[in-house]
Amino acid sequence: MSIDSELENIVPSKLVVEGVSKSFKSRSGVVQALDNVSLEIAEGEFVCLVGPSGCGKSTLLNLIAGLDKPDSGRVLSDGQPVTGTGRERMVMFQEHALFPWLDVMGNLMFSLKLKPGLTDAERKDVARYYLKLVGLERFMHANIHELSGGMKQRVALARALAPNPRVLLMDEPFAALDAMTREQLYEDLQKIWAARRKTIVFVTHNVREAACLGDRVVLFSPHPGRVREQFKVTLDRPRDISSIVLAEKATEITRALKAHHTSSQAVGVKA
Ligand SMILES: Nc1ncnc2c1ncn2[C@@H]1O[C@H](COP(=O)(O)OP(=O)(O)OP(=O)(O)O)[C@@H](O)[C@H]1O
Repeated sequence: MSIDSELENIVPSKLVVEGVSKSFKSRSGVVQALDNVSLEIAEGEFVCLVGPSGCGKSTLLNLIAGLDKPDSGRVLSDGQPVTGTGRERMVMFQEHALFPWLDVMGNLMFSLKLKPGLTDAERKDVARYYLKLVGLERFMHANIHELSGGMKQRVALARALAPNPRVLLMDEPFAALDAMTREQLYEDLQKIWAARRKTIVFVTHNVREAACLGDRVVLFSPHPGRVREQFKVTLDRPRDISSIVLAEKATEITRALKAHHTSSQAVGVKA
């Protein structure tokens, strides 16, 4: 391959985080949530952000979502600086944040308001498609309070997917669910990701969850929040959270996490 064609072959990253720093003022002083963090995420990549509490994972997700602005550095989406929220980057949180006064269908229809140019009938078809994708077509007229925690998160997932964003930002979406429900959702999310080919940034404390879902696991360390190490996960998909190979990968990442934790504590003692 000639150098010219090799250069033309470069696919620009979907998301670029460039030297981003972010601090917060609190009663106990200034917290450096992120310190000069850089990260590139390819189109269609599934990236998991892992690290101990307070290392800035959610802060970074919020900056990518456009819910907050960095103090310095910038976030680019398709080469354009992120200056606010947009329907091409949808967020899903640990708490479902569904509207309790609307039924399941109503919640999806609300999110489809972000998609102009569709008739009401077309919106209903799109909503039905996504409810089917998350296995809840039968519950389209159910009230939110009638649903289990897992079902609510499925509706939240369908609602985030409905405007057909190219990027899905997920902040510990399954953390509050029981283990069985979570495992089913790992399977389902992998299927949905394969079918809809989104770029996904997924925040979690759970290393095994990260190894199960991610193409790449990015390890953060706290105070200040920095990227410490990155792991490619090349295991075949769909992945089974209980498999031995997955446990081995998770152990490798956990070892690195503990090593960084111990060394940062040691630094703290010296200082
Ligand atoms: N709005 C805010 N005001 C003050 N401090 C904040 C704010 N948001 C985050 N922080 C602080 O910034 C640091 C990073 O927080 P962040 O929530 O991003 O971490 P995290 O890695 O997502 O933590 P967790 O895993 O516990 O959710 C923490 O020390 C937190 O207390």
